[in-house]
Amino acid sequence: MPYVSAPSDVVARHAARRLAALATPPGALGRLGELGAWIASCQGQVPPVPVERVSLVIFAGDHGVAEHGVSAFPSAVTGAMVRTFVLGRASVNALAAQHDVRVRVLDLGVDDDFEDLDPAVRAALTQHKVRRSSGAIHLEDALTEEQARGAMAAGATVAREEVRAGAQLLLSGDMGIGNTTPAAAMVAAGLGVPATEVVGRGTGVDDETLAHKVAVVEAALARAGDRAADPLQTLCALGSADLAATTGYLLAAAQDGVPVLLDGLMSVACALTADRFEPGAAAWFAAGHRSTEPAQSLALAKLGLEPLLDLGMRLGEGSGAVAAVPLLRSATALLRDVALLHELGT
Ligand SMILES: Cc1cc2ncn([C@H]3O[C@H](COP(=O)(O)O)[C@@H](O)[C@H]3O)c2cc1C
Ligand SMILES: O=C(O)c1cccnc1
Repeated sequence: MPYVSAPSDVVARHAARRLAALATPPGALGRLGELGAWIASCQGQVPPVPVERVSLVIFAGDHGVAEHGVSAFPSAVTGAMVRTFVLGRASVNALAAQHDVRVRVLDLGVDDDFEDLDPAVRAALTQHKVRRSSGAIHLEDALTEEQARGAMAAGATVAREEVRAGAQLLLSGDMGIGNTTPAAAMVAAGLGVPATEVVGRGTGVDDETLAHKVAVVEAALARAGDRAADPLQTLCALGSADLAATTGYLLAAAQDGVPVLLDGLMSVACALTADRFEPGAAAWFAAGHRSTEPAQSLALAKLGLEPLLDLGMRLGEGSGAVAAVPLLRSATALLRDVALLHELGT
């Protein structure tokens, strides 16, 4: 796979100089100042251009583990929510409409054939479908190597299509009942930490289900063994079609030098995995929000990313990333439009 180069150092220094020269006390814009400098360095230009065109891709899929008591909801909700995204009625649609973010939803592995949908809508939704549901990771591999590579390639294709269509910033979102289990396992594999540290309550499981979820992730990690040391084998053994596609999407963005705002656990678990494939990929990522899932915080810390928002959200869908888009636009406007101190004539 191609090598990931870091955002331009020269431009980053130029951006830092402009930030320091703005008509504000030094550092007074705090994280917004740093964020503006980051977007400028990703764009390779100072001042940065306004981030008008933003695309969110929601990768949907079901998970075999969901049939084994790890979620508060049944798998049928995945397909129902996919239909809700298509209708524009999910939480993330409301946020995206508010903030002018384009939403695209793709079925990589939903256990549903969507035969009731309009044929053109169904064809677009399922064009990259890898399989119906992914393997129950504590009992079997989620994917074959061919399926994992195919899903990653599909994610990369989609990222490049969005950029070719004009996207200046990419967001990733997820939908799939049970997906916090494989995502937590992917983080455990990436960080080399035990299941007890990564497992959270997902949709809101009770104490008993939480303990069972820990045991499921422990069994999955034990089954994967040394394969967890390799990112592709991590996706095969512990991931899913939708999470492999998300990883490919984020990796392609980093390879092509396109900035990304990350969402919650699934988005960040895939960002961690992308950075394992290509160390340094995370330089192209900013963290939209802190989820309540412990694995998300652990992975963000490993990647050196500090979330912009901390609202106690634990929804997924890309909602935390979309909620942070106005901050990124504000940061860009500040570094672009504020006068320089020397222009004040004092
Ligand atoms: C109605 C509904 C809408 C959602 N939107 C995102 N998720 C989120 O919750 C699920 C992950 O949690 P767990 O691993 O506990 O199943 C995923 O579908 C994720 O996208 C939802 C979940 C539900 C129930
Ligand atoms: O971190 C997330 O995005 C998340 C947490 C719980 C359930 N669904 C998503």
